[in-house]
Amino acid sequence: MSFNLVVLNMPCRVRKVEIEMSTLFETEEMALVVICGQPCSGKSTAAACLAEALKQTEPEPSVRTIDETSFHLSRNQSYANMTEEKNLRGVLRSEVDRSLSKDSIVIVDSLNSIKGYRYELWCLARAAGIRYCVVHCDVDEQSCKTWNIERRERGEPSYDDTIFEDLVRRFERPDSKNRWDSPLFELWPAKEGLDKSSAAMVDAVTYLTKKVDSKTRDVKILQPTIATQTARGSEANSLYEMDRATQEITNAIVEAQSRALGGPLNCVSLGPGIPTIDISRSVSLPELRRLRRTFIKLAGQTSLSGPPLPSDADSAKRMFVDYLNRELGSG
Ligand SMILES: Nc1ncnc2c1ncn2[C@@H]1O[C@H](COP(=O)(O)OP(=O)(O)OP(=O)(O)O)[C@@H](O)[C@H]1O
Repeated sequence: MSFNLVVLNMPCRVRKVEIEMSTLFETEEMALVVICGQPCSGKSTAAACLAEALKQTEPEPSVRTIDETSFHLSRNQSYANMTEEKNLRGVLRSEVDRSLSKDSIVIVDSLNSIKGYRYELWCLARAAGIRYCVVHCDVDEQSCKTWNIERRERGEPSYDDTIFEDLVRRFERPDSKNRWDSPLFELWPAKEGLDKSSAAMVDAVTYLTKKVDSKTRDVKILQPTIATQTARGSEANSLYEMDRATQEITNAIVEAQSRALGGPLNCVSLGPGIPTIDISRSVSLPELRRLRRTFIKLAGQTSLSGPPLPSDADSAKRMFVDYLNRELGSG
């Protein structure tokens, strides 16, 4: 999908632009569906149910489910500690990012329990200019616990009790008031079972497959921002800006840490217009350097199929601080 087509200005090319844009609005069937819920709350069952219901629509869309098992990752290993969990989220996010460039409905079947992570997935959908929704399996803790134990008793993979409890405690419920949790389709597998003819499931399928009216565009398709539409001619400049900006932030953190005598940096300002840094522990310079490298690499990879690199220093700084807060913060 090309959004930089708008830069063409010769009359004979303008028509091509119109045709491609109208195709985009009328036949768009790409979507990102984020399934979320407590551990063992019926998410995979819901994802399978949704995929099956979607495949029964005309014309049959291509549906792809991305989950932990696609990467042969076991639950207990993936959620053993914060580092493993962050790795898992990174792997799933990269796979989603790669998959969104294809013509299909992508379902992410994972806990997706962190608000900030759902926001990142929403950003990927927005950069791709596709529709997006969240499906929440709303199940009470006791039922999840019982299902997990039953699964274990049947000899199927299940969560260890401590990991289960920890995941339950840290779950951040979706809220349809947030852009990244909207539209929100609520399923209640414990109360109502999981059925593709349930009202919420039918609503989700309708939303995902409804043809878009090119004039009224009555189904919400996320629009890439001006930044994501910018032609990517200045990639080298952006990389330079990114390198410089992240170096400045790294230096500012080292300095702030030395002022804080190695203590945590809670809500420390790194400059006007930059989010405050909120790091719960002391971070060594090698670790900061490693995070900086990873951030630049991730941003570069994302820019190949998603949003372009930020072109100004302040945007790069904001993105890097957000990234550090997510990687090093307490949440
Ligand atoms: N509506 C339901 N009624 C009874 N049991 C259910 C229901 N939905 C799911 N289960 C049981 O819960 C277990 C977990 O289901 P499922 O794999 O769909 O959950 P999940 O949220 O994807 O789990 P995980 O967090 O491990 O990915 C299964 O053993 C299944 O039998």
